[in-house]
Amino acid sequence: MSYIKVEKVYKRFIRRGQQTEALRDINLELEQGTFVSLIGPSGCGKSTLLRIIGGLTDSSEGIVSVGGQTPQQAQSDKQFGFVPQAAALFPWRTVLQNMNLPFEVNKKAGAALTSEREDPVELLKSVGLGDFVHAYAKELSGGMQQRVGIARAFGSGAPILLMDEPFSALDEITREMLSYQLLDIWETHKKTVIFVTHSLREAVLLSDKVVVMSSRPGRISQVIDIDLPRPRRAEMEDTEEFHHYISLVRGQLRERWG
Ligand SMILES: Nc1ncnc2c1ncn2[C@@H]1O[C@H](COP(=O)(O)OP(=O)(O)OP(=O)(O)O)[C@@H](O)[C@H]1O
Repeated sequence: MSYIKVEKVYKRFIRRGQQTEALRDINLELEQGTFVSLIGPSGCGKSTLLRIIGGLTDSSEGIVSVGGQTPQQAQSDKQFGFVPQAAALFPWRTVLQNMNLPFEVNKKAGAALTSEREDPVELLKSVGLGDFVHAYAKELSGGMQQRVGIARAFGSGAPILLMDEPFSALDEITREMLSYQLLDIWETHKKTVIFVTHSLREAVLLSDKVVVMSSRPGRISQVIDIDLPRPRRAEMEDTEEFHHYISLVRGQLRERWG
């Protein structure tokens, strides 16, 4: 059985008497430990689908199951780590203190601490921040802050990470570097990741599966398996195979633009 299963999901928003159909008949099955990207034109419902899977928004119709639980159950069971567009760090806390924050909050709330807790310093080293463990978050660049957010999510003990355009606010060079650091940390931890992006390159480079969505109402137009070998390295971006997948995803997106 699939780890995450989305069946016949529809989402309609009603605002000021106006209905928006954001998602129509979404069906998706994801295996545990895979990296999956959602790509599609602006407004096609990528974030909405991510939020439904993560139990932050209810669907209007349909069923979502996460390891046999509803998304809300899975959320209260701490199955999800979220990585938003900008890392939510406290600027006056050090990097290490920010890494520890979710555990402090859970402890205060009396929640059971996960036994899977990983060494935050090692995680920071794996994203190239070994020298910044005791720096204040406000002293870091945007890209460095995002790296803390990613390391924190990987260290959270949550088996599923939901990433909503985590690189969108960063410059091209930083994005490129970060995508390799994300690959490295993912290849070590093999968590299930659902990654929303507008970047064909990131989708193909990072993913086992690329879910291509069409514009509103958002539907899944194709799910493309990316059969590129792992671990993936920078040289792979120059290969014919890599370009083949980029063209495949691009072609699918263009077809849907009409
Ligand atoms: N809370 C809400 N209330 C009303 N409409 C909403 C709400 N959230 C999203 N929508 C609408 O649902 C549609 C899908 O939005 P969503 O943010 O999921 O798209 P997206 O593909 O993630 O877009 P982008 O790539 O621009 O971030 C859009 O038309 C959006 O305006």
